[in-house]
Amino acid sequence: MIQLHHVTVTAPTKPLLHAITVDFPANQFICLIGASGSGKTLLLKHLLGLVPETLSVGGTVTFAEGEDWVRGREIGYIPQHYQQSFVPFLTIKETMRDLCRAHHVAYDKEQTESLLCSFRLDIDLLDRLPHQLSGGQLQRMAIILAVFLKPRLILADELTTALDPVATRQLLDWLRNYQQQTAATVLFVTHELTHALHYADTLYIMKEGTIIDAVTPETIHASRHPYTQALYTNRHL
Ligand SMILES: Nc1ncnc2c1ncn2[C@@H]1O[C@H](COP(=O)(O)OP(=O)(O)OP(=O)(O)O)[C@@H](O)[C@H]1O
Repeated sequence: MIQLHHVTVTAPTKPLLHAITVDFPANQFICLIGASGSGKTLLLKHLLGLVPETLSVGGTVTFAEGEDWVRGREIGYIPQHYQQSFVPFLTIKETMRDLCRAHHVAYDKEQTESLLCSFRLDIDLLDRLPHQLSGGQLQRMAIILAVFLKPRLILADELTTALDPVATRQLLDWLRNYQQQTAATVLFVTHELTHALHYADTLYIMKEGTIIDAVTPETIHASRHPYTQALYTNRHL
């Protein structure tokens, strides 16, 4: 379980995240959904320890009792702009080996190749620079980069904004499958309620810097929160 207690992020002139207290269950596919600017990315960045120094943070985050989870090892991150996962002058394999060195783990060639295979990516791509991959290949490689050290928590930010419906379906199916096989926890940020309803175990609804509701695909229709009701009613628009 990931516990947030009174988490705040504040800009010099205004609060951005307001005293968020929530327990995210472990081993679930969790969707974080909300309007643009509601604080979804900022919440992920706080979990990653990546909130910029110009903002002040408060409250506590406990990943698992008595454990210290580290970004890159226990926490994998697929950023909204997935190109940010790569170093332009390093091949994909060099980036992976650097990550292994940084976290004192051995590079697992077999596991990496099996991940590429599960995405139907050619193994030769590992020896290329990021700009020598197509956008779609690079996006799938960003997912591999986020999971290849077997993190317990995977944070995925707006993974499918640039994808057509078929590619979106394949990618989300892959991530859902991976989550179930590894029993990792996935925190998936999306605007798309239909995706959340199809894939999530639990949905957390964000509005204006806080989590205002928690529902499941089965219970959302009965939510008493007006914002959740409006999201649900307008889901096909
Ligand atoms: N470094 C920053 N300095 C000041 N304000 C920031 C900073 N980063 C984010 N914000 C503000 O915090 C609020 C939440 O931003 P955030 O990026 O988390 O929204 P979001 O829900 O992910 O939106 P979107 O769906 O459009 O990506 C916004 O009002 C944004 O302008």
